[in-house]
Amino acid sequence: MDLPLVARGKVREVYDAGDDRLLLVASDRISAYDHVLPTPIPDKGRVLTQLSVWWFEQLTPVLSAFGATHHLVSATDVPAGVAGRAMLVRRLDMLPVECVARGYLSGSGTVEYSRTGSIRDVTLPPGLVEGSRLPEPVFTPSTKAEVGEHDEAIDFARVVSLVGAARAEELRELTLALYRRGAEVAAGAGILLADTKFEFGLGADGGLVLGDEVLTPDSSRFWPASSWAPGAPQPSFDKQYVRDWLTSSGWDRVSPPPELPDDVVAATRERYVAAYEQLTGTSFR
Ligand SMILES: Nc1ncnc(-c2cnn(Cc3cccc(F)c3)c2)c1Cl
Repeated sequence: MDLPLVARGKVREVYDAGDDRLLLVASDRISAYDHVLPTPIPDKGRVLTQLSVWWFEQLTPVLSAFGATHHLVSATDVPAGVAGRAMLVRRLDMLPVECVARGYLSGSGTVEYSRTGSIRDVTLPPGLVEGSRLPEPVFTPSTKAEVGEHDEAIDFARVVSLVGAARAEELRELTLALYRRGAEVAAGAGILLADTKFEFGLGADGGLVLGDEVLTPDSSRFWPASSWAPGAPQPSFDKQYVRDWLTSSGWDRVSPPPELPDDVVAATRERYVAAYEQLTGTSFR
């Protein structure tokens, strides 16, 4: 890629495409247990990019209802070397808030809930366990962590201090509306959207714009609805083969992770393709 690098994540990069445009490139890298694995998953970058593109289309009515837009300019007008796994997007003034919506209790949410009965300022009913469905989806924002750190949950008052009261309210309502639409579509495909993270920015006209990737298995927890059983960690739709193999391999989760065997790579690729095909109702090619 001969464009200037703007940012590098675990599995993605952002390049400066000029003319107030950025190129978001998704790699075939996969992360598990907070480590980037040495073995790529063929087509993961393409599947997740095409899934984001599809979701931007699906979410446009929800965005319009809020007078908001999304940042996607093109997923075809991209360099040949990253064809199918890059999005040309409008450069935004990104808001410093990770807009997380949760429909189910999981991960860091469960840890905090177990200690306090809530997630920051969001009080939840008693008796919930890992994997419980929440009575209503909740907005549980966080701040963007430094590279290598976890995002830190923040309360709504902190969001207000960061973006102002009106914008904070708009972020909460829009995040929940987008989550509901995503969860509804996913449920129809036999996938539980446990939670997801949106990032928003401001466009040149000051309007709210949905950025980054949307509703992918990297920005969300996708659980197979058929295996849902609250009370223990739920199997990941896409990463469970990798997690189980890593656990069975005896890896200590601290030293550099081992290469994945071919069958785990192939099965994991198939999970990404299945997620795409079940959600969109179209064949991945
Ligand atoms: N439309 C936009 N305008 C301005 N900035 C961004 C932006 C910058 N960074 N990120 C997160 C990220 C996305 C991929 C790879 C990474 F390393 C980091 C998003 C976007 Cl999407």
